[in-house]
Amino acid sequence: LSRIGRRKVGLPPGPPTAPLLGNLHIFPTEFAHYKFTEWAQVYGDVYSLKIGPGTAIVISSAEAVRELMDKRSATTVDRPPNFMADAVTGGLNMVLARYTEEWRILRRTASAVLTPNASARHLHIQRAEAAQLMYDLLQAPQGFYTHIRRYANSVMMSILYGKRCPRYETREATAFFHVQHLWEAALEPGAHPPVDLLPFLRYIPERWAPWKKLCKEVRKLQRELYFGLLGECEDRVWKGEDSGCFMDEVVLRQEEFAMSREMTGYLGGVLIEGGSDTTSSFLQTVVLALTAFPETLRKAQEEIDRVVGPNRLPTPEDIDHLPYIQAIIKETHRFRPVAPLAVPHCTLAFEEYRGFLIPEGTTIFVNTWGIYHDPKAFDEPEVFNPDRYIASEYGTKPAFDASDFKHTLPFGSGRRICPGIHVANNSLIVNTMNLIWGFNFSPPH
Ligand code: HEM
Repeated sequence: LSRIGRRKVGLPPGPPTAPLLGNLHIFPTEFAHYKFTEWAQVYGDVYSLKIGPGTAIVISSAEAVRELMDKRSATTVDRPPNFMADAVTGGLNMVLARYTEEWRILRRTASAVLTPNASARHLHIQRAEAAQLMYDLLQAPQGFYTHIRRYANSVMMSILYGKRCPRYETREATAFFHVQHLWEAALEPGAHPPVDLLPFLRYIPERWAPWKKLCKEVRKLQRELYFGLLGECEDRVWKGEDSGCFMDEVVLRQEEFAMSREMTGYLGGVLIEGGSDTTSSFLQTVVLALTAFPETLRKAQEEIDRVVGPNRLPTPEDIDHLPYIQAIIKETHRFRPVAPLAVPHCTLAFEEYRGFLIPEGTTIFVNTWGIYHDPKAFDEPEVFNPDRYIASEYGTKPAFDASDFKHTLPFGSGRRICPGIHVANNSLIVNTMNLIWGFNFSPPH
């Protein structure tokens, strides 16, 4: 018992441990990226945390991401066990799924229909929804948070199911945001007893385990929505009236992809989840950053007025001629990454790195926030300054060796990198250009 929680010799260094708990008692329950970044300054860019008997590694440099997540992606492809995800989706939520045959099939199917070419075919949907976003903002600027969320949800619903959400209050959008809120509450680290660390907690009867009731409720609501939408696609496909949307294509090619009906339903669901609040969070940050740093808005407007002018909307091709707006997109990813700790990976086998031992089953956190807010790499990391990306490819200081950096870092790493990256980038480009072209932003009076 006295060995539980103790850091074994050979592990990367980390904060002092307590018997049984390891670092559990000091593990942050919210905004963990701040604490992880503070610890990186003390223990280095690769350090370990003991979470009871388990081990986690936190990576806070681009070099370690390349070495461990990209080059050794076959070992770091797994996700840590997640009781809540299993209880809610039967292990079929692609984002949280372990490295199973089901995950491989889900991933292959998603990748086949989310290639850069396939994503380009959805651009007309994104441009149309972006036009409504501008209209909504013009009509009711104070509702910008919900307008942007509607945009992102409607794009995903249209791409996946051929069904728009013209209002935030549209039935499917309301149902989605309601269940998503409960789903996030179920997954919130620290909000429930640590079922994954102390497996005996799984056997507590439901009446004393409110988290089990919550999982049941989320499962019911998700299934109603995801399988209801899938049923509509199946009806269309079976009548020979498929609309060309993503899920119609998956239903048509279900056998070729080796997808069961269960997997198909959850694939649609995870893509709405993966594509909605990520895209909207980014665009909300763009608006907030341009409001807080008016000089950047002025410079961006000057550029877009020069290149596009007032008589037409920007088109996706314009972005190649708008280096400052490209820099705003990169700087937004750096300044407030949508997923500051990405999604944790887990190792499938023992690894050795820089002389440290990394046991099988170790959770790996990629501290994207820490990498992008490292004062050794970035001048004044807390300032929103797109010009840093004009001065150098990765926005880093002149003397800093940025050869391990890559622009896809905000989308994760290795074999788990975000499969929606091309769809996402198109949304970010179209809307960032439109918002800067059409609006001034200032704090509320
Ligand atoms: C600004 C927009 C987005 C950002 C910043 C983002 C970021 C991420 C990150 C950090 C991960 C975890 C990668 C890892 O584990 O290393 C991820 C995974 C994922 N994302 Fe995205 N994402 C965005 C948009 C989207 C969109 C539009 C879709 C769907 C079309 C999507 C679907 C997914 C899925 C399914 C996964 C799980 C992949 C897996 O575990 O195999 N994301 N994303």
